[in-house]
Amino acid sequence: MRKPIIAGNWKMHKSIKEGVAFVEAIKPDVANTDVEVLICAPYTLLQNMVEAAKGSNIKIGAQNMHFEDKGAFTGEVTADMLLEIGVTHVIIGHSERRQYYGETDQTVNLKTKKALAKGLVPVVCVGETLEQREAGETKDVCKTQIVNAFEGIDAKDVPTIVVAYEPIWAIGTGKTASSQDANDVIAYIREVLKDLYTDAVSEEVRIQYGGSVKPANVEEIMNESDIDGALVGGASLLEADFVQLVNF
Ligand SMILES: O=C[C@H](O)COP(=O)(O)O
Repeated sequence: MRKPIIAGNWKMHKSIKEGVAFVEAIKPDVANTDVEVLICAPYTLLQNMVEAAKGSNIKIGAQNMHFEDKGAFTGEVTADMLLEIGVTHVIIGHSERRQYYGETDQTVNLKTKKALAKGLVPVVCVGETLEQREAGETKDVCKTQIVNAFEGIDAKDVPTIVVAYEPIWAIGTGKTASSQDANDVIAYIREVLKDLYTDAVSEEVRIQYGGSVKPANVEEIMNESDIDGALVGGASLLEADFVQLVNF
């Protein structure tokens, strides 16, 4: 049985004060959920949010990391640096990183391997553009991204990885893939993982949907057979909405 995971991706939003207040405010309201609760915040907030979340079921994640252990990489952060402050998860290969910061399938693979080696849970993002969807390439694009992301990753480590399927055209646009469409692509991603590994391994991997998830549509999305959670941008910034998402 896969434990659902509802994750907020705050992107470039909130101050330390706001992040800590958010965690303090939602703590009691998410305490009894059966889902894993994760907030991926900007680097500057992480340490304070980890402190604020202590003793609760809220986990704190980063939105990126480098694949090297150290070096002349101005502006970058290592897995060890995240672990040192108590971060447990890291988003890897978000479409905004791929689009604006030169993230490639290869760097996604290197980062995923490094996160696993260090004991961080990678949340690996895949998804197609509108152009690719309209050209009927959604499954091919996702397959290529998954095959490349998992290249050289041992079967024993695969169930640790969380995959997030985010159709790029649905991010921040108010457009969501229909829950059936999203489930169809996610079931296909699971098939790809089955071909790469085994049925048993692929059945253990949690695959989230992301793209304009909000309280009004989360239940329908989560009721689909293969969708194991949501990676939420905009709606995760509001305490009341995030609490509703977690308690869908
Ligand atoms: O990582 C989260 C996604 O990019 C979705 O963002 P959104 O919920 O604002 O559409």
